[in-house]
Amino acid sequence: MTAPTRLILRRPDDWHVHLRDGDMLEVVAGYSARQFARAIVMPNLVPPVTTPAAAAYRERILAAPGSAGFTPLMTLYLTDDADPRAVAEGHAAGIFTAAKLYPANATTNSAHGVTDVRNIHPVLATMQRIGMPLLIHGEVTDPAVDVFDREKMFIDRVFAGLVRDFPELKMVFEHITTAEAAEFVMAAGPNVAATVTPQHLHINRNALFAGGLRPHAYCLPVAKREEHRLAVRRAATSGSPKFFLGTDSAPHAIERKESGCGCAGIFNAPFAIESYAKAFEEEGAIDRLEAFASENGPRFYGLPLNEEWIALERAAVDVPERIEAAGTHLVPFHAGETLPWRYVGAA
Ligand SMILES: NC(=O)N[C@@H](CC(=O)O)C(=O)O
Ligand SMILES: [Zn+2]
Ligand SMILES: [Zn+2]
Repeated sequence: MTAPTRLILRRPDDWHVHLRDGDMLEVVAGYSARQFARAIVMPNLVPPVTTPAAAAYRERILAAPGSAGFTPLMTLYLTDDADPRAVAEGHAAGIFTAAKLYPANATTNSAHGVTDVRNIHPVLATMQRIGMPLLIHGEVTDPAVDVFDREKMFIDRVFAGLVRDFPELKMVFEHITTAEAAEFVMAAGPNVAATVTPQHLHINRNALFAGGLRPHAYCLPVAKREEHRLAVRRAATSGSPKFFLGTDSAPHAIERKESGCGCAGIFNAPFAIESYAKAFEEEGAIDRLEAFASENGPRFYGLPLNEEWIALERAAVDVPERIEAAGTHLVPFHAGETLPWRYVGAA
């Protein structure tokens, strides 16, 4: 069989993205809207999106250049004192598609996150009852736990308990990076799923130290050993409906990355579908890309599939070293590399 030269996919959605706000939003929203029909928009702004003020944030996203036709699906940032009634009302009103659990201080702008999941048990009981998904940044924050073990430890200390206490709650293990997370999701019921980023399909932790310290390869959860990358690849390309596309595109201005204390986050939105296509092809699973990118996510969320198609063609794409943004620059994932598939646009 000869390798395909053109791919037609149902238009994909991004089930985990950081669109930021203000000038940065104006620059980055269009990159996501160019490829994806819908996106689950993360609420870790300053201050966090904890109230129906999300409706105003949604309007700012829709007003950003290049956002025509794009549907942002908003998420609520859970805090220790989140109110079950307000959460249920926001969901019923269509303001919040899902709620996000950040363990306090686990990642960028998570200082107001949850200090102990027992504090939000009443909220979780309500979410289980109304069918509202819980999206989880799955890392413990215990400083005694090695940074590379924080995801694995979260399964034992927190996630396993959530599955036991809330067996019907829809939960997404966001941006998985370990063999243990892939196995845990695979073994759990159909209400537990995971998103997979492009970077965790392509890089292992060596990328952080390739010839020197590489801040643009740094995100959270941090990339792990090669055996974990391979396990995450196998899960994403397995055909299991429990794994779907979530870029975790997380732009930070170049001076915030190239710093004595560089921010966590990789900006992958500009070449996201090209990056996934490369990984799936390398795994001999290009025929499974469409389910991962465009079907498994909406089915899990109980939303309709997009009725639009996109085309990719086999053509070299040179990823720029930098992208101009709001008076500074962003360094995209795969900067300086050449990718084998080109996103053409609507098919
Ligand atoms: N992934 C990251 O490294 N960073 C994200 C936060 C997150 O998703 O944990 C960000 O907002 O910058
Ligand atoms: Zn996260
Ligand atoms: Zn994220």
